[in-house]
Amino acid sequence: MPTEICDRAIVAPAASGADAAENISEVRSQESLLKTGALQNAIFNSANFSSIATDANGVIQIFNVGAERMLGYAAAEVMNKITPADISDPHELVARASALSIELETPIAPGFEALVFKASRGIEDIYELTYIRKDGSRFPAVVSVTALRDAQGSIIGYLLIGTDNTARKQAEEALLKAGALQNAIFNSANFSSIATDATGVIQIFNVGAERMLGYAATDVINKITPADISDPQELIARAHALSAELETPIAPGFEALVFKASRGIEDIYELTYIRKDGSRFPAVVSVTALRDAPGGIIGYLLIGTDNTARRQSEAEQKELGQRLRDHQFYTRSLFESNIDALMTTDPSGIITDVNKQMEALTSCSRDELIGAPFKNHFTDPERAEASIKLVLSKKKVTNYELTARARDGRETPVSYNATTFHDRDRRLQGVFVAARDITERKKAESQILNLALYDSLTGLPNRRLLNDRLVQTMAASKRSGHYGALMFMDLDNFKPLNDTQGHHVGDLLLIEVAQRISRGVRAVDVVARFGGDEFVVILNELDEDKIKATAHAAQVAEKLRALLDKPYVLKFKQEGKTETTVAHHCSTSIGVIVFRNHEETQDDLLKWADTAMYQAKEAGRNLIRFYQAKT
Ligand SMILES: Nc1nc2c(ncn2[C@@H]2O[C@H](COP(=O)(O)OP(=O)(O)OP(=O)(O)O)[C@@H](O)[C@H]2O)c(=O)[nH]1
Repeated sequence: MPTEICDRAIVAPAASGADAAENISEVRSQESLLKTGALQNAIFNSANFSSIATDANGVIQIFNVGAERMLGYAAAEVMNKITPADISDPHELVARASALSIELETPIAPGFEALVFKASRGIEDIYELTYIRKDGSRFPAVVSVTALRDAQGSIIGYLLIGTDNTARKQAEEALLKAGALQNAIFNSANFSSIATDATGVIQIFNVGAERMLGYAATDVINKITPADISDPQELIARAHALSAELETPIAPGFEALVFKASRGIEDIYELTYIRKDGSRFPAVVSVTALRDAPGGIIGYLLIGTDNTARRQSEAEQKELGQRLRDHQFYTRSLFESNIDALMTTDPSGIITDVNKQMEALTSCSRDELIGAPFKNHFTDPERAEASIKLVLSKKKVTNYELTARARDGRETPVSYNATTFHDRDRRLQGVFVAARDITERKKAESQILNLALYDSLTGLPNRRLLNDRLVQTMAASKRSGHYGALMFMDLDNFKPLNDTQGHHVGDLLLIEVAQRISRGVRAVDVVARFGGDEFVVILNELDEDKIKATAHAAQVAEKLRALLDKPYVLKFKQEGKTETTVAHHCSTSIGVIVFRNHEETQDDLLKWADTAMYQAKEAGRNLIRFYQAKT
C-alpha cells in the first residue's frame, strides 16, 4: 500500500505536452510532484501525523508510527481488525452522519461511512474529530481524508491523515478568552475606547469614553479626532519629543498620538484629556493600529483609563513624603539644638544616633560613634554599662553621674538622664540618653565643699574636717593598736603683729605657719587650722609602744616648734604702693597627747591637748608640753 500511495502521488496527475514550453512545464510539474511525494513520504513516516490507510470497507490496513504514538495502539492491534470509526467519538460520528445526510441529501450511516463519504464522492474533506486513545482518553484531531483508487479509478481504500489538534484548540480557547477580555474592556465604563479611521476621525466612542469625557458618542463620531480632546500643549510637547526620538518630523495633532502605533511600536503614554465641560483629567492611553487582512492600517483604537486616582495617590504620597521629611527635619533640629549631648542606643548599648554635642563631648565623629559601644566613651565603662541595664529594668534613669572621656583624654562630668523608647507596636527599640555637662555644677559643689571643710586663708582642713579625720584616726588606732598623737599649737604673741602691721600681715604669717607645719609632717598626717592662730596636727600610726610613740611625737613636736621659731620674712604689696617686707619672729606653744584605744571622744582629746598647750604657754611659751592624765 505505501508503494501505491507513493506511485499515485508521483504519477497520477502527470501532464503531457507537445511544445518545448509544455515540456519544461511538464518537467517542473513532475518535479513538484516528486516534491509532493517526498512530502507525503515525510508525512507518512512522521510521528507527528497519524496516517491510517483502510481498505474500501474501512478496515485498517496501515497504521503508521504517528498513529501508534497518538492513539496508543500498536499497529498489530488494529490492522485487519477495526475501522477508524471504532477509534472515533461515536456521538460525533452520529452528528457528522446526520449533518452530511442533510448537506448531501442522502442517508449516511453514523460509522466509517460518515468519515469518508465526502472523499468517496471526490470531495476534498478535512474535518475535526475527536479520536479515542486505547486508554480511553480523547484528543481533538484534524483529519484529512483521501480516497485511494486503482488505475481504473475505483476506490480501493482510504487514507486518513490526522494531526493532533490539542495545541491549536488551546490557542483558540485562549484567543476566545482574549476576545472576551477585549469585549469586556470595550464595553466597560471604566475604559474609554475610542476607535478612529485612518485619518483619526472618531468612529467608535464607547460608554466609558462618554462617561469619562462627558461627550455623547454622537457629539464626536465623524466629527473630531482624539487630538481635539487632548491637551494641545502636551500634543506639541509629544510631537516634539517623538520627532527627536524617531528622527522624523511629526505634526502636533492626531499624528502625535498614533505615530508610534502606526509604525508597529507598542505605545502607552500619559495624556491629559479635556472633557466637554473643559475640565481635565490625566489618562493613560494605549494605542493600537487597526489593520485589514493584508495589513493596511484602517484606523486606530485608543483605550484610555482615568489616571486621576493614581495621580492623586501619587500626590498624596509625595505630600506625605514631604511631611515626613519636614517632621524628620524638625525632630533632627530638636535633637541637634539641645544643649545636652544626646544619643540613642540599641538595647545592648550600641550607639545608633548622636547629636553634635555628643561629638564634641567625645571628640569623635558621628560615624565613629554610631555602631560603637556607648560604655567606651566613659571613664568607668562598667558603671556606664550598668546605667543601660538600669534604664532597661526601670525604664527611666535620672541624674546618674558619669565622666565622659574624649579621645584626647579630656574628661567631662555628666549627669545622665535616660529612658527607653519603643516603636508603635510597643516593641523596645533602645535607650534615649541625654548627658548634661555638669562641670560647672561640680566646680561649685567642690567650692561649697571646700568652704565647708577647708580654711579659706591657709587651705588647711578646718575644724569640721579635723573632727572627721580625728574620728577616723582614732578608729584606725583602735584597730591597729598603734598610738597616734594630737598636737595643739598656738602662736605666741601673734596679736601684736596684727596690731602693728595690720591684719593682712598677720594673715601672711598664718599662711607661712601653715606651710611650715605641713612641710614638717608626713603626708598621712593631718594638719588643720583650728581657728585664729591655733593649729592642730594629728600624727597617725606612731608605734604600738607608748614610750616609743611618745618619743616620736615629741620629736615631731620639737621639729615643728623649731621650724615655726625661725624668722619670718613677710612680703606684701598694697595697691598703688611698692612691695613691703616685714621681718618677724614668732614662736609657738605646743600641747601634745598620745592616744590609743581611748574610750574618750575627739573633743576630750582636743580639750586635753589644748590644756597641755596652755601649760606650755604658762611655762613661758615656745615650749612643748605633753598632757598628763590626772591620776
Ligand atoms: N591676721 C589674722 N589674725 C587673726 C585671725 N584669726 C584670729 N586672729 C587674731 O589672732 C589673735 C589671737 O590672739 P591670742 O592667741 O589670744 O593672742 P596672742 O597674741 O597670740 O597671745 P598668746 O596666745 O597668749 O601668746 C587675735 O588678735 C585675733 O584677732 C586671722 O584669720 N587673721
